[in-house]
Amino acid sequence: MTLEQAPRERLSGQLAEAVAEALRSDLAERDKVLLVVSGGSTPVPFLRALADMPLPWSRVEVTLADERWVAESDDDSNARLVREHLLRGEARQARFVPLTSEAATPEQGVAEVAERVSGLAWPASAVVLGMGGDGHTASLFPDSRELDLALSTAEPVVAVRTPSQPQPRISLSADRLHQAYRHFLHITGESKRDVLGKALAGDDTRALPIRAFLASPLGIYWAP
Ligand SMILES: O=C(O)[C@H](O)[C@@H](O)[C@H](O)[C@H](O)COP(=O)(O)O
Repeated sequence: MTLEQAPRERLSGQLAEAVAEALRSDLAERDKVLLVVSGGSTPVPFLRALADMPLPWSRVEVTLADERWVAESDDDSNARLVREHLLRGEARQARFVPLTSEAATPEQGVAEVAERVSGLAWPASAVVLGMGGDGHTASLFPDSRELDLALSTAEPVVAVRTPSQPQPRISLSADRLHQAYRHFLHITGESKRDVLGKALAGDDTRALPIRAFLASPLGIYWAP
């Protein structure tokens, strides 16, 4: 586990450099590489900095760690976030694979999304995780009734219903999120630093699902 700390904009640039280097390193050995990014608000400066990195973007596949089951036109769509902030300039050549389908619910769409996700260039070169104040990551929420399934299944994606979240979601499972050569955690603010500290001090993954990713190498990027 390594910890990088800097002002938010500089930290985002450092994380973008580290992820770009991971992709370049694997591209020297593989025809295609996969990057898994998270949604929410924290990743925006990171995604914008990564988009400016010189890479053979046509050989890069991008998907999400999780998604709200909404149309891409919805302000809450993570796919919209990726398209607006990462798929710009040369990075538009990347192959982006969203996690929603035309189905009305994630339960109806999960099989199609699972097949789509399974065809990507696993193991991912990098998975960039975020974390909520409740210790969730991706859509592995403490109050989700699918949490045990998401933490134990070998399936690549899980439909998630969570009382604390307004929309149904779909999430990569913990097993699939572990199928990566490198993991990064991008968080900001004192409160999330304190939640991470609490997560590091205990082992109940159901209480703080980020714990599912603290036992293996993790590059933590934190800004005040
Ligand atoms: O769809 C999502 O919301 C994300 O994938 C989620 O896991 C996110 O990383 C955390 O909720 C932190 O979100 P913020 O960066 O907005 O605090």
